[in-house]
Amino acid sequence: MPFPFDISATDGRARTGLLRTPRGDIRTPAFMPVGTAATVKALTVGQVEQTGADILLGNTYHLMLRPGPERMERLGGLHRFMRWDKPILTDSGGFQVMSLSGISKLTEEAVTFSSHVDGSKHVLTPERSIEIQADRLGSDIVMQLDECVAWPAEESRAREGMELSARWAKRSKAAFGSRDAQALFGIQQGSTFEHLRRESSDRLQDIGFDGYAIGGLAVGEGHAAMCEVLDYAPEMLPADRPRYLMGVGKPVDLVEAVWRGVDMFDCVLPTRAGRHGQAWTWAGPINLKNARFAEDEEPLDPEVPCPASQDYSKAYLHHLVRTDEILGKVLLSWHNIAFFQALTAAMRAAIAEGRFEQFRRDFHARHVSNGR
Ligand SMILES: O=c1nc[nH]c2cc3[nH]c(NCCN4CCCCC4)nc3cc12
Repeated sequence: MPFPFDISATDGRARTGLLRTPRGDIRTPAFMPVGTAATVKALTVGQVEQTGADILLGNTYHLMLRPGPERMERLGGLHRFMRWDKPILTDSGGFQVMSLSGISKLTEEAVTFSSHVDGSKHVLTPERSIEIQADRLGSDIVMQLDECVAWPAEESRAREGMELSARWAKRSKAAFGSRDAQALFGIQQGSTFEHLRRESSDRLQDIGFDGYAIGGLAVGEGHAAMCEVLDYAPEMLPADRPRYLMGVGKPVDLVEAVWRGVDMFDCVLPTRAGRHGQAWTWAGPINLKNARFAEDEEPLDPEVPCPASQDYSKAYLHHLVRTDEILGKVLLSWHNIAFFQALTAAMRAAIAEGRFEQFRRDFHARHVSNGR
């Protein structure tokens, strides 16, 4: 039985709902903070929970290298290890192998690679990735192993990657078997070719998954090209199951993707950019390193319920960023995650009240064009 996904309202192509899992409900549209190596960088799980996040993302690639799958299982699994008892979605590792480990080889059977940490050899097959995610880490939502083709791709290369991913989808489903307390998502591929994405979607649906991810995007194609794919890709996937856009993105990416029917997101940007002084606010992105904030005693964004925006001035945050203080990284990571949660909460409310079109217009006027 797949996790119940109750869509409570739609507004155009946008949906808002509840994905119900044994470890808790996920309000959609949902943003998943990235907890790469069993931590959302610079934040405690208590702080992450305070932002309103219902679910975190963990990376199989990083966790299989350190602390390792079997050690993680001996320590009670990822939830117990990091003291996060709400849902966790894990990526399957293939994308990180291609983007992080220098040496890797992709065959029909597996992806083999050398660790970027110590050069040790590792093998990931669809079956091993499922075993690590579902049985060693104990994740609630498991991703199939796939191949994310680099952009731009020749159509023949995009087809090869899409077809390999479809064959690996079948092997992932067979390895996952039928489980009540965990879900398995398939990943749509096909780069920027509509007919390949259609074929990918049809093959995934023939196999049957609890949810469907849109892969192969946020790989350098840019916002406009991504939106062109999202003009058709989400609706090729079943309307009654969650649609998850992997690796996305900036606030404007989330708004435009929700507008086109996407329900779930993950991205390292809020925490990574936060560590480098960038803060997102309702009035647009700003970088606190900028000298103009040196004596600015205004709060960062009074509408965002977090210490950085409620208790401190921009001048203080500017100082912390300029001196590269740890507290600056903590406060801005906290603020950005809180902003992304406030953004998805505002979108859920706008869809529920049938005013998402107005929300989208206001957002562009206030957040995008302003871009101070
Ligand atoms: O096709 C995918 N299959 C499995 N996992 C993925 C993860 C992805 N992450 C991204 N993009 C991440 C972009 N991000 C933006 C902020 C800076 C770091 C990189 N595309 C993805 C596609 C996939």
